[in-house]
Amino acid sequence: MDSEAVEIDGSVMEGGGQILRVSAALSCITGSSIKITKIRAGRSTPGLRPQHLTGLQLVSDLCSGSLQGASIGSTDISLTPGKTRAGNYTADTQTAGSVCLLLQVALPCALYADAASQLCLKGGTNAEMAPQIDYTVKVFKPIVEKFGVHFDCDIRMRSVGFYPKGGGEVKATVNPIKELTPVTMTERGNITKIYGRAYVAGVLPFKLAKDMSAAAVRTIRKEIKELYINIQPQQEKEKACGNGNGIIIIAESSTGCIFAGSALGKKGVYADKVGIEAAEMLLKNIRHNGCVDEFLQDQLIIFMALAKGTSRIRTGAVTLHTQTAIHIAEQLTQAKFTITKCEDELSRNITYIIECQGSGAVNPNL
Ligand SMILES: Nc1ncnc2c1ncn2[C@@H]1O[C@H](COP(=O)(O)OP(=O)(O)OP(=O)(O)O)[C@@H](O)[C@H]1O
Repeated sequence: MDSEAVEIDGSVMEGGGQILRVSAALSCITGSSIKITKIRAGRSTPGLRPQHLTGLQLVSDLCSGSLQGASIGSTDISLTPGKTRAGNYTADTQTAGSVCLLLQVALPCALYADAASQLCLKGGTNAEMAPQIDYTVKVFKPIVEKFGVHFDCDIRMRSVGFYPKGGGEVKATVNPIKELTPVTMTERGNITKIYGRAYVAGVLPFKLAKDMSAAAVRTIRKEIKELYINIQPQQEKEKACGNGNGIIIIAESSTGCIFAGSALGKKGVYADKVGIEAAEMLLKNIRHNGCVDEFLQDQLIIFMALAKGTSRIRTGAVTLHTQTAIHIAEQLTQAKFTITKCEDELSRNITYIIECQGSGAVNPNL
C-alpha cells in the first residue's frame, strides 16, 4: 500500500456508500491513492454490498488501478489509481443494486479518459434508495450538462423494484472533457411545467398506474392550481423485468431548474399511497425556492469540486449526504466550499447558497 495514500473514514457523517463513490471517483481523477476504513460501519449490514463492490471494481478498471481488500462485506479497501483509459466497460451488480449508482461513480472518471467510453451497467434501473433511471436521464443529465458533462443513456432493459434480482441494463456513452465549467444556479424562477410517468411492470394491472397518477395529480393540485399536470400511466412491456410499480414526477422552472419526486410500490402498499408519496416529495422540493431538489444537491458536489472556477447553487436545507460529499471532496481536492444561509424577510423563506471554488482538474489524457 502506498504510504502517501489519503485515509478516508467511511463511517463519518452519512457514513454510507456515497463516501465510497465520491472518494473512489476523486482518487481516479486526481491520481491520489486512497485507503477507506470503517466502510458503512453504522449500517445494519456493514461493509461493501454488491453494488458498492461492483462500482469500485468498475472505477479500478477505468483507471487501470490496483484495488485491494475489496470483497462483499469488506470494511477496509485501498485503491491505487493508474491511467484512465477509454474503452468498453461492463459492470453487473448481479442484484437489484442500482445501475444509477454505478453511473454515479463511473461517470466522473470516464470524463477524464482519453476518448469516449461505453459503460454497460447491469442491475436495478428503478430501485429503492437510489435515483430511478428516469431521474438520472431527465433531472441529473440536463443539469450536469451545464458543467459541460455529456453522456447518453440507452435504457435497454428496465428492472423495477427488488424482484427478480437485477436484470436491468443501461448503456451509457460518456464523452471526455478537458475541464469542467463552473455553474451558477441561484434564481429559481416560476414552476412552468409538471409532468411524469406512473408505470407498472410484469403481472401488475395497468389500473395501478392510473391510480398512482390520479392520486399524485390530486395531491399536487391542492397546492398548484394553475398548471396542467401530465403524469402518463404506462404499462412497461417487453423492455422490462420484475413485477413492480413506480412513479416519477418532474417540475421545471422558468430559469432551467429541474426537480423531482418519486416513489416505488411495495407489497401491501396501495397505489394511491405511492402516488401521494411522490407528489409530496416533489412539493417539498419546490416549496423552498432553491434551485435543486434534496437529491441533486449531493450528486452535484463532485462536479463543483472539479470545475475550474466558482460554482454557486441555491438549495433548500442542506442534506447530510451533501455535507458528506463536501467533506470528502475537500479531503481529496483543493476545492473549498462555503454554505451561506439566506432568509427572505418578506416570505420568511430560508435557502442556502453552496459556493465552491473548484479545483480546476485538467484531463491529462486529452
Ligand atoms: N428518490 C431519489 N431520487 C434521486 N436520487 C436519489 C433518491 N434516493 C436516493 N438518491 C440518491 O442516491 C444516492 C444514495 O446514496 P447512499 O450513500 O445513501 O446509498 P448507498 O450507496 O446505497 O449506501 P448505503 O446503503 O450505505 O446508504 C445519493 O446520491 C442520493 O441523492
